[in-house]
Amino acid sequence: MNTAALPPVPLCPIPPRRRLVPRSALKRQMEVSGIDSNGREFSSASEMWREEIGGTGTEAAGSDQTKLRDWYSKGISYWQGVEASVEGVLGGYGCVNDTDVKESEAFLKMLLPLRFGKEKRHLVALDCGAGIGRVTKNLLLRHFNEVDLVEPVSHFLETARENLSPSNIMQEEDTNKATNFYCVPLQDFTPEPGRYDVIWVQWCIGHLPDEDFISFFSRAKAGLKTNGFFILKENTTRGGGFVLDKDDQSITRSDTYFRELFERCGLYVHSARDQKELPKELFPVKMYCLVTEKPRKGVNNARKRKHGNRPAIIKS
Ligand SMILES: C[S@@+](CC[C@H](N)C(=O)[O-])C[C@H]1O[C@@H](n2cnc3c(N)ncnc32)[C@H](O)[C@@H]1O
Repeated sequence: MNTAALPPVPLCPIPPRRRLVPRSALKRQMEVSGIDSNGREFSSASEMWREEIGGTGTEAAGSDQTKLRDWYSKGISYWQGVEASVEGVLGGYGCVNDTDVKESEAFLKMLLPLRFGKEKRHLVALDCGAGIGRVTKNLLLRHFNEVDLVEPVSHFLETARENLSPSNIMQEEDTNKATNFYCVPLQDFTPEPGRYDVIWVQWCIGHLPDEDFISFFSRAKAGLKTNGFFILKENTTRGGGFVLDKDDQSITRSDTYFRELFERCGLYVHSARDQKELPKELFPVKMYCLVTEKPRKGVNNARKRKHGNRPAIIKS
């Protein structure tokens, strides 16, 4: 992609890790467990977490609180320097907004009737790491009566508040609205019990080390209504390894890494899809629908039979 043609905004973790990781190191990525954006290799995620936060990444007690605070404050400082625009939150790849929204919508439309039936009901969503409210505005408000946003960077959240004010949105239904705006990072946020049908987590969970990832999802489960679910939409690495971005302090995990963490959260993958039509230089993006109860055998089979003409799309 010709980045010279793009506005000179600071880059977010979506594309530039490819740019920052030396080509030779990227080739070796398949052979090692992980790599950082300076090309440094790690034999395991534990080795990387020990260095970054002083613990293994999965035991809260094992982490060095000063290092953990540093980890988070570097991430927040990075985003504080980014323009509050679609181009800014998408790292200069504002061009992926439409396809991102289109694929998310198709996934959501498949899931809503499956989980809640076809009867009309009052739907509430939570947009996590919401940035300027891009996902809320373009997707969630079209399907949910209420959307709450949680975002730690105040200039993003203030822009979201403006973007989502009734005079600035055209909704399917006039009654749909952004209700609460929480200026809190996910590691410190606990959703109101039983409020949400869907908790949407997109392009932000890489800022949470494993221990806080597990603790966030474990707390957030109580925020779901019966049959409620999480959507996690994230970059994934191509090989089995992880990539640590030293610029914004975030980690891109592999599909296997994610699935191990879901298990530790007591969450099940109801279904998953790959985002299509992204520029080739970007990390592959996956959407996971995560549920708190073990999916019953046969439910997914029935769905596969129904969509037998395109079996590659739904992976569970
Ligand atoms: C790539 S942007 C994505 C924004 C939005 N989800 C979207 O798709 O348009 C990453 C977002 O994660 C937020 N973020 C950074 N650290 C976070 C944390 N610890 N908890 C929650 N969000 C965080 C950033 O402020 C930023 O808004």
